[in-house]
Amino acid sequence: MIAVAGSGAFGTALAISLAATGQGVQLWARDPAHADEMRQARENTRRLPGVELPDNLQIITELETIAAEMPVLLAAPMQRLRDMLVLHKLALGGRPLVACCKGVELSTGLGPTGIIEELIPSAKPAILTGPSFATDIAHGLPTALTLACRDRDAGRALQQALTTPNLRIYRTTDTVGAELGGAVKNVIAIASGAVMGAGLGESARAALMTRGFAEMQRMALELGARPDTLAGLSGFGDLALTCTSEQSRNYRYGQSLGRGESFDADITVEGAATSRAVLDQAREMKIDMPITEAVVAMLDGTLQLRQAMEMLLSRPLKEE
Ligand SMILES: NC(=O)c1ccc[n+]([C@@H]2O[C@H](COP(=O)([O-])OP(=O)(O)OC[C@H]3O[C@@H](n4cnc5c(N)ncnc54)[C@H](O)[C@@H]3O)[C@@H](O)[C@H]2O)c1
Ligand SMILES: O=P(O)(O)OC[C@H](O)CO
Repeated sequence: MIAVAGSGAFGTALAISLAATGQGVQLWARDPAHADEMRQARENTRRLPGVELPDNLQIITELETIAAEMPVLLAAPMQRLRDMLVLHKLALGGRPLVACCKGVELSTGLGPTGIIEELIPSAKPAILTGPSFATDIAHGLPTALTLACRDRDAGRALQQALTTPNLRIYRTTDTVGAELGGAVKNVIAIASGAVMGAGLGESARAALMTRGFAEMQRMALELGARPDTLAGLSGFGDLALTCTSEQSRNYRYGQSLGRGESFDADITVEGAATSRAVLDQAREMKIDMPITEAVVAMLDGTLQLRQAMEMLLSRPLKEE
């Protein structure tokens, strides 16, 4: 048995994939009306339309009903994770908690496992991250993910528990690297989308992705991450996916910026708040992150894309 808290696209997709192992899966929805809709339609028409919910996937609205010690995957958006944990502290305490969100909290600069540690000190927090579009996972298409948990034994148990017919899970104890990779790749995906939206070409995008990867490495290594984590699924792997696919919401948001078009505010774009959180931290740590800085300036409307490119291209020449 396993439970997923958060019935957005990703939580639902993970629940479907976990159900494919044959075990019982509970998917928690915070909105009872949404839960009823899913129970009746056997589909999450709001967030993941077109995929049937299997019979062994049970929709619940009370986290208290989840059996004690059962792992819970937390699939709320990054900037909402704190609210969810505060509201459901008692139900979530004393069990393995696996964050499935990507980003940095704007108000504190913490990543998902840091928030869990702060609010539920008894937890051994983990994070599941890597290249994965919800619709791909829900349709049974294969991918590989990183499960990061500082507690080696807890990580090993979660690796087993989260492996499904279409999800191959690699494990690491490097939560810092796994979190930073997933956070910064969304910022660079916005920049990549903007470059493509403005018609600046694929060479420009490849250069931006590479220099964005350098920014990711610079910050993560300074924070104690391991280089191999950044070169792996949670860093390079997810950067490659998100910066090159129109399935990505961060990339599509960037495209809109590049085209000077508006974007639906109801769509989850984790890189927007995270770019500000990452830049705040970079400034505090005196780390040079010019692409992140340009993304924030474009989001604030203080810089147009072409000015951002000029700014990046006219920086002092240096060794790679
Ligand atoms: N969609 C993907 O392909 C994908 C893939 C990998 C990782 N992720 C990550 O998963 C996280 C969630 O993204 P998503 O795609 O499922 O988003 P989504 O927009 O599809 O759904 C967000 C869900 O969170 C719920 N929610 C909002 N505030 C909440 C709160 N305070 N408490 C509990 N639930 C709350 C909403 O009701 C909604 O069901 C993000 O951090 C994202 O980066 C998404
Ligand atoms: O749609 P995005 O941009 O939130 O990306 C989804 C996943 O993070 C890709 O791994």
